[in-house]
Amino acid sequence: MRCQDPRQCGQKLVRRQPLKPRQRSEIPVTRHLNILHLVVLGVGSTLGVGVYIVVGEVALFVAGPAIIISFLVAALSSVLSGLCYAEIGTRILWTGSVYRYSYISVGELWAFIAGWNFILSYIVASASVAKAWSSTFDSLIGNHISQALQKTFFQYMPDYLATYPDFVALAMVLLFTGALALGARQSALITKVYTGINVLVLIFIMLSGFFKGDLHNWKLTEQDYTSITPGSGGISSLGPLGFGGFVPFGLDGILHGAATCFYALVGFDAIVTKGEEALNPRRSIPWSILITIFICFLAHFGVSAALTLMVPYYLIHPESPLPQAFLYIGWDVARYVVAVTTLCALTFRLQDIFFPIPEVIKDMAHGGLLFQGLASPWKVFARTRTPIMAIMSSGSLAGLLALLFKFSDLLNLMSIGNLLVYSLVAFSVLVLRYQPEQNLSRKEEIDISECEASPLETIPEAGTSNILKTVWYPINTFPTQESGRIIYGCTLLLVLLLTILGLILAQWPSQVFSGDPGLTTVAVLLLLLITGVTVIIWRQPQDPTALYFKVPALPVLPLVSIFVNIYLMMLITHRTWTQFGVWNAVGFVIYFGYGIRHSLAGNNHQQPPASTSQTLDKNIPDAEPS
Ligand SMILES: NC(=[NH2+])NCCC[C@H](N)C(=O)O
Repeated sequence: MRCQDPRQCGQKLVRRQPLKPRQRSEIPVTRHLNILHLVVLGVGSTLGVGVYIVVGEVALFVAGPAIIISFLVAALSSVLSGLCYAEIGTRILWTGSVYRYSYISVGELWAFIAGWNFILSYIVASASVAKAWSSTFDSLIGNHISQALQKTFFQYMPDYLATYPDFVALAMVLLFTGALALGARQSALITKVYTGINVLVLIFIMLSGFFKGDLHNWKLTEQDYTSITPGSGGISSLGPLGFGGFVPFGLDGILHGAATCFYALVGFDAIVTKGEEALNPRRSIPWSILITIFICFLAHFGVSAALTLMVPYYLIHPESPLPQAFLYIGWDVARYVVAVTTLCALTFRLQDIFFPIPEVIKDMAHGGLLFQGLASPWKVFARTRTPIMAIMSSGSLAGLLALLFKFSDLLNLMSIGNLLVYSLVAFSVLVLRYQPEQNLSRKEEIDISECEASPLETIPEAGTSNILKTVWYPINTFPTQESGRIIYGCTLLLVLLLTILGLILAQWPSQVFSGDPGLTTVAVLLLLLITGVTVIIWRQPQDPTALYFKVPALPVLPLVSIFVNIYLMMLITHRTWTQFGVWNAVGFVIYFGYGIRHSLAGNNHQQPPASTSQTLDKNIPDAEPS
């Protein structure tokens, strides 16, 4: 299948595919998860490296005590994304992954990008957990491993990589990859125990900060800084002072901090993957997402406040912030308790985080977008149907990243990948709400061999004047193929405009706000254009179909979410952008060289668009219009 002309090629990129929900042989899913179960799952998938390690990195180098405001910004952006996830997740309940939502709602290229970056996000997250595990362990045994490795390898390591190859992190990744290959399964009990322990330890840390913290640590001055002698009292090195006080690195520090803190609040998407098992999904999914984000925000806010109150921010230990903080206040036993709990928490996290990666790789390979070989089990493992190639390839990559990359680069790389995925979810919500009604419920189990071409492919031609008229005065009160197409185009245009605005605000904020004639004019023009295109979208008819949950204030909320995500992405370092660019360039080579030709959506005969029956699944008793 070759692209004969650009138009045909373009159609391939946006073809959509009603995917088969599950293999017929699989056990039917029972609805048994209530809000509490879902919150435990969400909190368990969110708390980890962020709360135990990232707080230290950000407070020390990026934001100082104002890290608590960074967490507030990151939490607000997560709430916006969480609401979008709730709509799309409850709308297409049976799909269980962002790759599938995008495939069904916005088309193949977006689905590929979403799936590819989801894989990146999880691979990098596993590498960062392994690295965090290694440094916590090392600091518990007196930093002997890192010192020895640094001495041997420092001179061979280029500037853009870690200062020494982290063999312990590599070993941890290989260990867990091996366990997964041998058929290890996720356990709900382990998640519950892990979440419970986590919450108890975090409460202890917060209380300690409350009793042993010193408010003066939020008002530090140059005098405090110069009075410290590195080397004394277990102080190995001093971080930067900045301007001192509560916001030592200014607004810039708070916003850059938010982009990294975003890492810590990622994880609520695990709730949506269990959508099909949720009781009363209309209520339970949105509520559990919001409660999860709120609890995790409180945990990070409390822990970072406690940490910066217990220790002056420039004395925080970047690799082992919490145990070292207890050492600093003279609670030696607590130091070991916290260090051991951190190790346990990271071990649980490591075993948990590997599971979704092979699933998505397998899914994409089954759909023809990635190499078929990745989906098939080896003969030895045929009994468990473990996709050994998917596990091994993702495990090896995670191991390599853990071995060589800097920890801060891994954090940023995961954040950037996830911010892109969240933006795609918001994009899907917006586009989907304005499309003519489609049946996306699982009661219509369409076999993949019968998949039709996308409705977008079969849109009848409309004249330019007609389109222009429809843009300003939509005639229908319900969406049509044409209005759906207008929305698609306008949303793409908005994404482009928001990206340029985000770039300008992130790179040259002082010039824009101090009234630099060029940049300020561009920013104002962009704002006007954005408002105009948003009004066009707002004038188009929405799909009136009753849904489990609807994002309020459309089209503004998903657009704000996209903007905040893009803005945070623009704050991430150039090095991370280069790494992210390389990953996505490889992805595009695979997609355009292989996926576009092997995609099952393209290898099936054309059929009329999906039927227009109710979106709500009649099999679900509590399904009500919202
Ligand atoms: N979808 C993901 N990439 N999840 C990784 C979650 C990372 C988690 N918030 C942590 O602090 O450890």
